[in-house]
Amino acid sequence: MRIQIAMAQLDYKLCDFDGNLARMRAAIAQAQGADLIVFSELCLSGYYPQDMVEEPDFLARQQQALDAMLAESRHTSATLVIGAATANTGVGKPLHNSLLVLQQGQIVLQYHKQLLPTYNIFDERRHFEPGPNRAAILTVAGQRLGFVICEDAWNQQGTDYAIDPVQTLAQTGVDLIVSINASPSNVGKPEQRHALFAGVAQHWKLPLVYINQVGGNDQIVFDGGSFAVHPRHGVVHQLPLFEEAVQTLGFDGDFHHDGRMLDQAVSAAMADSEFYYRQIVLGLQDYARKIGFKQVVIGSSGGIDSALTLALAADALGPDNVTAITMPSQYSSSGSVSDSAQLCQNLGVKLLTHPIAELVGGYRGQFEAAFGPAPSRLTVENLQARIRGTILMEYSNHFGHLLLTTGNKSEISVGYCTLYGDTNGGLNIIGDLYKTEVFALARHYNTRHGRELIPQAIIDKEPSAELSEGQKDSDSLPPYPVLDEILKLHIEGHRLRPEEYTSARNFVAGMQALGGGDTIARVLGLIAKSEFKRRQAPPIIRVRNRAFGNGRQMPIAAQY
Ligand SMILES: Nc1ncnc2c1ncn2[C@@H]1O[C@H](COP(=O)(O)OP(=O)(O)OC[C@H]2O[C@@H]([n+]3cccc(C(=O)O)c3)[C@H](O)[C@@H]2O)[C@@H](O)[C@H]1O
Ligand SMILES: Nc1ncnc2c1ncn2[C@@H]1O[C@H](COP(=O)(O)OP(=O)(O)OP(=O)(O)O)[C@@H](O)[C@H]1O
Ligand SMILES: NC(=O)CC[C@H](N)C(=O)O
Repeated sequence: MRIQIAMAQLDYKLCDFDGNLARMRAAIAQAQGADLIVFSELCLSGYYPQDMVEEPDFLARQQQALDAMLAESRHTSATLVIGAATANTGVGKPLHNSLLVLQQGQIVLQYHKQLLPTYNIFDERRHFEPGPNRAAILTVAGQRLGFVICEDAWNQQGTDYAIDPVQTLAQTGVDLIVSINASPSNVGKPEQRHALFAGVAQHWKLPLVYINQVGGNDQIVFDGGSFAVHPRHGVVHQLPLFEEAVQTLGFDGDFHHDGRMLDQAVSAAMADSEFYYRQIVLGLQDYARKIGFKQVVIGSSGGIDSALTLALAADALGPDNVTAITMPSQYSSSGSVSDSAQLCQNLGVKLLTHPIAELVGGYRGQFEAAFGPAPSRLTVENLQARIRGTILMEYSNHFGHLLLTTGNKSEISVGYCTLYGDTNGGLNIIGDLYKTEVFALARHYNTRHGRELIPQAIIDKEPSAELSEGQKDSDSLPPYPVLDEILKLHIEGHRLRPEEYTSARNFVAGMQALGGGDTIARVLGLIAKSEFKRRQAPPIIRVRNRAFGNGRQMPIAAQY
């Protein structure tokens, strides 16, 4: 017998129970004829509500939404599968992360997630108690369905959980596994999921449907990409990446879609730069929409970081909703203003001018009058960045624009940025891209648009903060290709110590290219010394597996 399964891949706002409910209702209407409609993990509240689950009215508010879904289930012949937090009546943490199956106004099955991720950006053990190791099974339209929640099926890849919920289902005997998920996106993640789940399906000889959510919640973006995996053919169908979608698949031992049997593996692949582009655009759109910002403001230096930030913001929010401000000083190159002007004209973004030379002069004079000596070169460098930061916040206050800060991952790693200066802002959309990736994405942006929207002069110019005469980033930092290689290895790969690096055989050639042990030691020192800046920096849209923010929790006052 064939079951029709609707996969509802939706964009939830955290704790917006009414809004989330409205989206789910619309999906139910769209999934006419389905026997089973599957939503994602914690769909009523969105993932991850963090300590909002501890608010006294959280469960009561969620219950209203659940009651509304139960009422909804009376008006459809479909069985609904949803994710919700439920109270733990036993010992341990106060809640479970649960999957509920609704039929005709009743909860006919309740299952609690067994494997709670507590690593990288996940902290589920903070709030949830794991459920018992039991098989949650229900027969719908003649198919015996077994249910799991996200991490429950991630047991196979180097994790050492003592239990395997998929094994429990397989041993009990099911026709199909239904997995509800909140699987955050980073570059390489869709491929990782495909490989992992193709392996799970093959190992247990069981097909599986995987329903993810989509959209941005603060730093985290969900890419969707829900899929069906067949034990012999691998992943045979995938919903779009970075979009809401509701699609119905038939299943009778094989998967069917639009009258076709799905027996060919599909690829999750999207080129890295395009993946970054889509993730950042969606992340900014959702951040702005969910908070209520329509417009953003960005300081435009004529450099690559602000150019890319402007370009991505123009695509995400529309050029009319983006304001650029150029703030030339005595050290600004002529290109700083003319390249900004060309960029903004290409993008259709408004460019305002606010020179800072007079303000800098005023501050210098007042500094001397108040404190005696003239301010040092570094003090004046930072002063310029702070004056610019103040002007941008002034604009934000007055016109209600969200200020986007423009630091990339390379400079944030080593603290090459001024606190309360160019770090000012509400959100950073390129802060998880290394400088070399910023260049690559800028080039991709132009290719994608079929035009040189980001002027080549900006892409070609040597990076400079232009805070003193002739200043170049390379005066203070190793060349970016070298720096980025060291950073990638240290922050998101194997933790390098200089001596280890020297002795690792594979790295001997690379070691020379990276400037030797002294350079590495210096970079590692800079990373450690600038933790205090990252702690105060605006949230960064995460695009890589290991991002700054709660995915990398480091102390400040430590002996590194
Ligand atoms: N552990 C700690 N905990 C708390 N606070 C700590 C601290 N260590 C220093 N501090 C404080 O931080 C201050 C130093 O930090 P900060 O004022 O930011 O300044 P700082 O890191 O000294 O200098 C900023 C550097 O970034 C460069 N820059 C600036 C702007 C843009 C760019 C670019 O290319 O994008 C580059 C600039 O040329 C300069 O070399 C100290 O005066 C001290 O008050
Ligand atoms: N002359 C300027 N006018 C407007 N904003 C500026 C100016 N100089 C710096 N900024 C702001 O401060 C940020 C840091 O700029 P800076 O030039 O110091 O470093 P950067 O990391 O090389 O950035 P970019 O590549 O955008 O120049 C810029 O991205 C921009 O938002
Ligand atoms: N919500 C979850 O359990 C997510 C964890 C899972 N390993 C993922 O990243 O997809």
